[in-house]
Amino acid sequence: MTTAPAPDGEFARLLKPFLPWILLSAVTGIGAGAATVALLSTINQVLNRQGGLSGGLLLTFIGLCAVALFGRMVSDVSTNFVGQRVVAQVRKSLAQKILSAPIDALERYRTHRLMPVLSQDVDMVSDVAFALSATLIACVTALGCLAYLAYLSLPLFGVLLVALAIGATVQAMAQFRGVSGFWKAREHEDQLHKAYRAISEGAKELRMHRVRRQRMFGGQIERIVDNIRTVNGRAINTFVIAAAFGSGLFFLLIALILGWASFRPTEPAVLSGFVLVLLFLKGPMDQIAGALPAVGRARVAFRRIADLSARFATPEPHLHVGHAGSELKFEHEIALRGVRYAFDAPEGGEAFALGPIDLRLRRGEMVFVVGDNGSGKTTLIKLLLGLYAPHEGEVAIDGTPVGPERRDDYRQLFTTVFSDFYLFEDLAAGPDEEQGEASMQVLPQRALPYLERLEIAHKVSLKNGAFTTTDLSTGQRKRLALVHAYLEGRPVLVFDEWAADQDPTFRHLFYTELLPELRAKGHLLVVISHDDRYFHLADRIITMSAGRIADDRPRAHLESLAA
Ligand SMILES: Nc1ncnc2c1ncn2[C@@H]1O[C@H](COP(=O)(O)OP(=O)(O)OP(=O)(O)O)[C@@H](O)[C@H]1O
Repeated sequence: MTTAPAPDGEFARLLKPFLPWILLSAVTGIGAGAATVALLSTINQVLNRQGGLSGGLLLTFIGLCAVALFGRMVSDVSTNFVGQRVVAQVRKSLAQKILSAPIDALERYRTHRLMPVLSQDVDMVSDVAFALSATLIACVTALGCLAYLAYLSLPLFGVLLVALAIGATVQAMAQFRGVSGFWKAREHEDQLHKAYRAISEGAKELRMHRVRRQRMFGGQIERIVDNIRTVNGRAINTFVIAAAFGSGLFFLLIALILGWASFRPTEPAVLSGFVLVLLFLKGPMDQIAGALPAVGRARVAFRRIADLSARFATPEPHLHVGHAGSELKFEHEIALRGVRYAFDAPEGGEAFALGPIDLRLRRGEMVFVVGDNGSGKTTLIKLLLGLYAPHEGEVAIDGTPVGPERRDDYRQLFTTVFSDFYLFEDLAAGPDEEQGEASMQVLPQRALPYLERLEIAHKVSLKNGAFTTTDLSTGQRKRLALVHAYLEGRPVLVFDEWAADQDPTFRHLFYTELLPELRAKGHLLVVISHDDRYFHLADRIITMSAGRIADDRPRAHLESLAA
């Protein structure tokens, strides 16, 4: 079983700003519970007196009813107020943490683990938050009932206490077993999400491969789902059995008390009070017992949230989600000096280490990065982009090292199209961002020439600052990503195998016209490529091998080789 940090501290920190509301909820909840107990006592009085419910008792009854109902309503509303805000805060804080987490930390925490925490676990906490006030009122009512019973008869209350101690021990054991079951089930749910991703993203491959499809369903999904069913079923049954035991104990208790009355003379008011209150008490007790599985699940969910929070507790320094402006300019050169970076070793394998890398890239240069698969091209690019912080050495711009405080500003100099790029539908406005609305209106005209040039103007246009569709072929989607790059107009453009999905004509256009045009405008172009037919067009070719620069050749050298 994976251990996670205790969520209590995190929970207390979240609740602190809502202390007045929590107090209001508690006070009104306690008021409602106390009024309910007082109502019971009034009913017991009425049962044991002549004249029934009349006069002062009637007024008391009405007053207590009003306090019980109003108290409950205020308590529910306050809990809901706090619950919804705490859940909203958890959602915002998680999103903010993910937005500012170091990229390598995010890469280590797999998506199939991230999504269930963000959706399922947060929803679970949200559900329980609303049930809290009802449970609180049930607890107060139960305590009030006990106090009233103690007041009625101490010896009978002693018998009740023994029964309660037995019931509480059984509940505590059930809680322990149940929660560890829920924890185990939750771990299986991560695997289920992974399998769900495989069947949605690998749908085509699975359709084409019967054995894999059967293995995916029978060997994975069925097995995981059955595991979850068994583990969850057992955990819930534990609670159900404990609750049934509790109910049985109640009836046994009533029988004991009635039996007690036949051996020892007991006042009718005491006897009727005990039976009445015990029968009533079963309701709140059942409510508390019924809430325990949900509380158990919420505790597991909250632990997962706290675990995710703790993993991303160290944000990238100086990364402000709300901060937009950047003063950093790129005039001449970006340099990597003695840069080293190493991944954690995969299970049973060797860690990949990059470096030491010494590299200088100049404005107006078109640099191709080539090399075998797994030689470290993408890792090098991520270091160049400031997505990974070097473990050793430094990245410098125009002679000034890029420290953590400037890394995010530095990244704003680049536009990238990764091989596994994500295509946003909306456009982040370009250099004329300050013009706001006005720039949004000219955006379609600005984009049109690029869309036409990239031969997708008949498919897609710009409306309200977003592309009208992204349902395009892979090659067309990459062209759309290039339109983003054009419109952003940043000084450095990085393409990771951009042309790999393009048809030969367009690939030719990319290497022979689009890239040279961008270079002519003064951009620095860094192009990861396996297209050796076009290598001669580069100003420089950097060849990566086993995490090192094996070769760094300028164009003159390449031309002399070709000659
Ligand atoms: N997140 C990661 N965690 C651990 N190892 C990684 C991670 N990303 C990449 N690696 C390892 O680093 C090595 C270099 O990967 P990289 O993606 O830089 O290669 P590449 O030259 O771009 O390959 P390709 O041409 O196939 O795209 C690989 O051996 C890979 O296993």
